[in-house]
Amino acid sequence: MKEAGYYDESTNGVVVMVEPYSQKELIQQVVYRILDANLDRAREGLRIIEEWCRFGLNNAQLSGECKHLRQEIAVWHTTELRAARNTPGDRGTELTHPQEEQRSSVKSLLQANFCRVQEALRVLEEYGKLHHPNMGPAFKQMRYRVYTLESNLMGYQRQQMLWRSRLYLVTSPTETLLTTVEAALKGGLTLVQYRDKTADDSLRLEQATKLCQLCHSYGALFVVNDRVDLALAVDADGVHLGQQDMPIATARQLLGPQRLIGRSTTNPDEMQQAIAEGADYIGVGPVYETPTKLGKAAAGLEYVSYAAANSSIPWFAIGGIDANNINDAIDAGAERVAVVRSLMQAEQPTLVTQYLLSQLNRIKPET
Ligand SMILES: Cc1ncc(COP(=O)(O)OP(=O)(O)O)c(N)n1
Ligand SMILES: Cc1ncsc1CCOP(=O)(O)O
Ligand SMILES: [Mg+2]
Repeated sequence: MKEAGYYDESTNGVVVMVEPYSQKELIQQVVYRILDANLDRAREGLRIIEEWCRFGLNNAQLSGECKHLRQEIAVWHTTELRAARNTPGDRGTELTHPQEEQRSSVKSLLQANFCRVQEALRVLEEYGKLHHPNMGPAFKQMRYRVYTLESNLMGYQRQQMLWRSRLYLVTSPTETLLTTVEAALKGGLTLVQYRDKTADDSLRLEQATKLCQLCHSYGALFVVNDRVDLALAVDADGVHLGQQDMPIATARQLLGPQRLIGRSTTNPDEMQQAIAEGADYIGVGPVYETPTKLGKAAAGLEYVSYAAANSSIPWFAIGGIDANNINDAIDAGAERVAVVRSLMQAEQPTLVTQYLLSQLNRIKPET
């Protein structure tokens, strides 16, 4: 590094004044350091995401896109930029956010790293404009690809979880909402719907927020009944809509392509329509009349058998299903069931969850 004045042996100790860095050179060094640090940051974040795509999701396409992005970023990481590195003098290396020490779920870990990559790419886009005319546009394009990657990964993850879920808990209002749901999650539950037809919105928002966090901390999906706005407000995985609720197309516009939309169906016409409209899953029932949905006639086990033969998307038999009759629904073709009272009113929700899942898991896995 050039210095303003130094001891030079060749001049026998005469202090020679050398030209200091020009202001322009100093600024260039700073820009190089920013680029160097953010090139590393972006690649590290992508690597963390890539590992989940590869080992967690076993998805070659998503992990391949992470790898391509990392490789494209690496091309910009020249020796010139690396040479500007000054780790001991970089005060930022000591700063960590408390949330970096602990993550509540893989989802929050992935979200944090997507955020980190997007921020780094934005920095590279802006400062890169000072370095090379192609750098700004190249990193802008990569940033948009990362947004798409994030959306595709979250959507894929939800679909995978949905297809794997065999038991669906639809909640009912109770003082012990969180502890009951948590007990079921401990039993292996992977899909929860928040349903409260009477609470006011402030309570709904509070409960949905807590339930969403709880479900995600167990790696389970969280869906909100009826209300697209509430689903968006708490960043739920989706919404469940009945025949009297909002049309699927409108909900899809509001929720985007990656969140789940479920639809209740009572007969073959409703099923075909829900599938044609782009529902991700359907409720099939009520299989039996139930006090939870008073006044709604039973669709019966015949409709369960129809769904088994005709539904191309995941479907959940619902209505009056409990530990005593679950095998009748299974014998009629159900591979997935949704319950309210069986779990919400269970003395031991963990055990009941385990029992219901053990019955459903006897069925051959999805291919
Ligand atoms: C999984 C599942 N299936 C059906 C329903 C019923 O929805 P809907 O017909 O809109 O009735 P309400 O639940 O809103 O009273 C459901 N919630 N979940
Ligand atoms: C919401 C709903 N939609 C059809 S049946 C039903 C309620 C099922 O409740 P339970 O499992 O207590 O019979
Ligand atoms: Mg509804």
